[in-house]
Amino acid sequence: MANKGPGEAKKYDGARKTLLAAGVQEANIVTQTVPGAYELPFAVQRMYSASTSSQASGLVSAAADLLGGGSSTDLTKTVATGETNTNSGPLDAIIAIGVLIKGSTMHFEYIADAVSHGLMRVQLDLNVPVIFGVLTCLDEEQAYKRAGLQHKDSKPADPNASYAEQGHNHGEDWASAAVEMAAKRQGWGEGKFID
Ligand SMILES: Nc1c(NC[C@H](O)[C@H](O)[C@H](O)CO)[nH]c(=O)[nH]c1=O
Ligand SMILES: CC(=O)[C@@H](O)COP(=O)(O)O
Repeated sequence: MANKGPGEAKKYDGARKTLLAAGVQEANIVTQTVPGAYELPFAVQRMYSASTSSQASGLVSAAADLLGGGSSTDLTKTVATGETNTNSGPLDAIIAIGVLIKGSTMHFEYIADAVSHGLMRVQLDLNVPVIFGVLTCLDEEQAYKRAGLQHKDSKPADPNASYAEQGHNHGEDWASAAVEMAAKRQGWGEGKFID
């Protein structure tokens, strides 16, 4: 799930590529966009609910299971084709991607606070990992760097700079976190501790 700030497409692509590299089936990745970061907690909550209600109504048969074996859950679900997306079971993890850029009022602070608390609440209430892919940047340049992009006004990264200073696509980190948390959550649900 993503909103549409600077570098969002790049971070989404990075997350998607990492999910695929980790073995997640393309057909099991579902994407929804929202108007702004403020809408993310509600959208995460309703998407998870949709993923469970479709299963309850038995509309669609099972898709490939990310976690294998007898898992009853998939990491993500059918790719949207522009129409209603049906699916086979509860989402295993949701990555909420967004970017907040500080302006000149308190808008940024209120939204950052609401969204971070909202996403935390949703994951604890629903018992599904929600990955915090919301950047809170002081300017667009910071957002570009964290998408692994160079902003038009910034100098090329110094190859000797630290990993953090050089910038990289944080979408990849979020996808890895989603896969790890999905697997761990399944293990914990079965009374197992996985490393
Ligand atoms: N200023 C930013 C916003 N603002 C829009 C809100 O998120 C929201 O969509 C609107 O208030 C309607 O409820 N959104 C971002 O994602 N990033 C910003 O920097
Ligand atoms: C309204 C906005 O999109 C947001 O950037 C807030 O900017 P500002 O604090 O300058 O009103």
